[in-house]
Amino acid sequence: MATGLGHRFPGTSWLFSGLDLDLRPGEVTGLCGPSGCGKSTLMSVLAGWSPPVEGTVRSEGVRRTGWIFQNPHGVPGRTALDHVALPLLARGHARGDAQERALAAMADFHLGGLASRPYRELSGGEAQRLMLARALCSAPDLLLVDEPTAQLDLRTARSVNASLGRVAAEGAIVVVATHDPGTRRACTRIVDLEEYA
Ligand SMILES: Nc1ncnc2c1ncn2[C@@H]1O[C@H](COP(=O)(O)OP(=O)(O)OP(=O)(O)O)[C@@H](O)[C@H]1O
Repeated sequence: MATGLGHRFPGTSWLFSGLDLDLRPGEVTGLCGPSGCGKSTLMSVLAGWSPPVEGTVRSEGVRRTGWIFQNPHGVPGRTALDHVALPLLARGHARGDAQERALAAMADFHLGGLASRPYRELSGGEAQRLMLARALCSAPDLLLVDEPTAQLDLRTARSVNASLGRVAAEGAIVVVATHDPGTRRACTRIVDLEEYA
């Protein structure tokens, strides 16, 4: 999917260079390396948001890209269920069907009891899991996830890590930036950006 990638910002040294990535549907690729080494930057290059300074990203087969941020943002007054059902409604599902699918995805992430809660009342971990439930319903071809367990307790982190594989099993290419050994274990492969510095 990416060949000879290299990126730097004007006036700074290379963050990474000579990076080849063969990303496949069904796999979870973990991006590791110290803070500031360029994990988020690489994800933004893979998403097509920032053109790489060197190399090419081929995105055939990637029609829908999802991004889950480290501190997810939702619409404060809309319910948790609205957030998960919206992408289904946007894809043409009838309201009842969209809500049923959204509730099933939320139950998978232990969010079943929070369906009618406004987003502003969710904890950080609940919001993170809500975004993963939404990603599952959005059926992205490429899902980029930035440090999903950074603010979660161990039990919730385990369920989030397991769910990365579930999104991949639905046919997505999943790329996750992480410092968490638990998330590393959930990955099909690890790319250590320090090796490309
Ligand atoms: N638009 C920009 N202009 C200049 N420098 C930038 C820009 N965006 C990021 N950087 C710098 O590029 C480096 C890599 O940032 P990036 O966010 O990709 O690192 P990271 O590996 O994801 O870090 P962390 O683990 O802390 O999230 C950092 O030194 C950052 O300050």
